[in-house]
Amino acid sequence: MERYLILEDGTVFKGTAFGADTASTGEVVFNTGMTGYQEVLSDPSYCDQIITMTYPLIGNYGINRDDFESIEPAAAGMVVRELAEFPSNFRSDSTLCELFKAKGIPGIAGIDTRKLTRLIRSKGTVKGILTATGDQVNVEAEIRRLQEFEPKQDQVARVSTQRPYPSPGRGKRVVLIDYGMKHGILRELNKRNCDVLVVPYNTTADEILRWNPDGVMLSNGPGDPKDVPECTETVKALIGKVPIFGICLGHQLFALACGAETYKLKFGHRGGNQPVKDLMTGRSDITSQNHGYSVLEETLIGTRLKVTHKALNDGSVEGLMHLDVPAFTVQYHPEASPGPEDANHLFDRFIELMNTAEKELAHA
Ligand SMILES: NC(=O)CC[C@H](N)C(=O)O
Repeated sequence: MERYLILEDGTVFKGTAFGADTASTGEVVFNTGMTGYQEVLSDPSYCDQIITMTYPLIGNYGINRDDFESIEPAAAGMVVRELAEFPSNFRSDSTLCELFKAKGIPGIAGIDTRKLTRLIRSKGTVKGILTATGDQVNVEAEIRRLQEFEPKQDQVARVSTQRPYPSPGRGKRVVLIDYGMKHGILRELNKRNCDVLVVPYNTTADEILRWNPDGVMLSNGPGDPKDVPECTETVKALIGKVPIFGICLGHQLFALACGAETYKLKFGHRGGNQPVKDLMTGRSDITSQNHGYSVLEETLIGTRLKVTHKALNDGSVEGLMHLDVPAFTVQYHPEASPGPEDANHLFDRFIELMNTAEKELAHA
């Protein structure tokens, strides 16, 4: 069955439909990972986005029970060059097409994803629509609709947990604020025996501190960090009271809370092959990334933040630390899933930070 991908600039791609037979509208972004489509499509930070995979064969190892990064994928669709209909892997228990059907997500195959990616790289992230099959498509009308389409701003509220829940351990007590958390973050904390309490994005600082945490973890999440000013206020109220570690949206909210600014990147960083330099050690990590916004470096002047990491591709800010209180954040994903685990050690650094803060408190 035919399906179209129509972009706001008037470009029309014709392909073959897979997944749910429904139309969908969203920002079209590209991911350069060679594997990891299951983790990518279930990463809540892709909420309302149509993801183009630049690797040409997608779905070849199927979908398995272990690699989900959330229970309900929030992506608006996927664009692939070639869809594997008969996956081959011992862990596979369904096809990508079956999963998309079950979750109501549309997909399109047979697209020149190199052309689409070049277009996004030169024009910047574009809005697009995936049509339902069998519909009479009025391209002009769809383009007009797209030009007026404004992405929703309630994405964090939609993907965050509604209620707090524990993931018990006998180690450090960590309150993990869920802005659209990838399971990988929880997995890394559990691996280190943390006693984790996952809380909704709008939990107040008072409520969080009442749990007596040894540390607070700020998760990744979808959308523009400026869409959730209440979250920035909460982070502001936590800084200096408890050790903090933030990832991606958590990093951006931390920067805003400290008085810096964020901006939208031309086409974002999405993939498992993004080099980042640690300015403190000189070491470079190949990192997993998924973000469309970034911290504006010049706005750090006058804050108590120091840049600790930079992207080697475009020089953008990839990590921050607070000069006075125990808090550090990164724009990339040390939990990987998918992608390289080079930066996993940052979770150990968080445990260290909590240990040091505890010792200092004991001597105070
Ligand atoms: N993965 C994330 O947390 C992404 C943060 C933010 N939504 C961005 O696109 O920049």
